Amino acid sequence: MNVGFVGWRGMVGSVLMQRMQEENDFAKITPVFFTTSQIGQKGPEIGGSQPLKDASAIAELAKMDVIVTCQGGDYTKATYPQLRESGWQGYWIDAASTLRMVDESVIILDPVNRHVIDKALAEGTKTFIGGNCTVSLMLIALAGLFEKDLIEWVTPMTYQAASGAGARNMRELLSQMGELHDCVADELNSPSSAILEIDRKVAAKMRADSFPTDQFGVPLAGSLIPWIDAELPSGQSKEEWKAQAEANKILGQSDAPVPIDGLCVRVGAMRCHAQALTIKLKKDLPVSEIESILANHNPWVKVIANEKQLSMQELSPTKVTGTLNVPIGRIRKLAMGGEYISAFTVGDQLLWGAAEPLRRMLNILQQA
Ligand SMILES: NC(=O)C1=CN([C@@H]2O[C@H](COP(=O)(O)OP(=O)(O)OC[C@H]3O[C@@H](n4cnc5c(N)ncnc54)[C@H](OP(=O)(O)O)[C@@H]3O)[C@@H](O)[C@H]2O)C=CC1
Ligand SMILES: N[C@@H](CC(=O)OP(=O)(O)O)C(=O)O
Repeated sequence: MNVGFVGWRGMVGSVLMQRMQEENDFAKITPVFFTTSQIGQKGPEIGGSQPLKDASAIAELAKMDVIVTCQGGDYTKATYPQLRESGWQGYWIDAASTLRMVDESVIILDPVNRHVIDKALAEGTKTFIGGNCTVSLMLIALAGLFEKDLIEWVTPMTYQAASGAGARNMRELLSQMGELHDCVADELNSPSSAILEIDRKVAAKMRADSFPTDQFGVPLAGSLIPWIDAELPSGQSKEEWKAQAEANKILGQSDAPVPIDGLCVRVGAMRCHAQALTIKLKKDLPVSEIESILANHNPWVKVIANEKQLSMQELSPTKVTGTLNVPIGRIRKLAMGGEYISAFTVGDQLLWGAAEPLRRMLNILQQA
């Protein structure tokens, strides 16, 4: 199987390459590496260091059985229609959001929707798109309850990491943190210095024109940003709109969608998104039964008992980062009634949130 990779050296693409090497996936395919900016330069060793091909050369792309792209939405918009119009019948696997909601595509998250993927493959679907990170991570965590049709609605309130905005944003967050520390380094060395003076200096630094905010537009370190992605006429951010639209498409139930809506907020985490969920169940189930339904769905979801120490240790971006684990905890009945529960979940937005569903789709194609 000739597999063309586009966007392999970006942040999402690098995580994909790393996971494919860990799982020895390259042994099963013939990889061909493309670039938008380094045509003819030496490609990665995994591809035999062959010269990189032009990612806009439709004739070269059309030689591939499968194209996997992590290059981004602009590339997809510019390339995919031309490639299909040229008569190419290969499989397109993409991390970008551009094609998620078109009829000819399936949003891939196989631990949750393998049945949707298999049906689509049998019907000749050739376009498979990774979901939004927040949505995919919520579904890995809640899949047991969705599978048993126990959810009436969900409100996810998110705490999203800097990596979701890109590599430059991660760097900017760290630069902001560094500047804040530097401006009070002397006071921090002296235990007797007044905390309100430290706080005043930090606030002044964050508000200064010189504070680095080119990527986020406003300070994130020591602060937060209650808006992610574009504004929609509904008053939602586009990130908020994706929750219901994408989750129901993933679950194959867009005709009778489960309402899913909440606020998306950027916080100073590096690459793990967290979400506080309010869920209305269709039945008043005991917490122990809810926990066991969640825990038994897939190997990656980990139910954390609703205890202080465990919650602090396990439901933490610091603990989860770089792993495929998706812990969910803080599960308890809310004061509103027996059908209302809270939950808190954390997941690495570059793994299950971006690269892993693409890697697994490539494997599904090899088995088909
Ligand atoms: N970031 C995220 O959390 C998620 C992103 N996505 C999707 O994936 C797309 C790509 O995101 P992301 O990986 O963050 O984008 P990056 O900006 O990290 O990489 C995109 C491309 O930029 C080019 N590039 C230019 N300079 C460099 C450099 N110094 N190092 C590496 N690459 C460079 C590369 O293309 P070339 O080799 O052709 O020059 C690379 O493939 C997004 O646009 C989005 O559609 C999806 C889910 C989550
Ligand atoms: N918007 C997400 C990251 C992302 O790339 O999402 P999407 O794949 O839906 O564009 C975030 O900022 O955290």
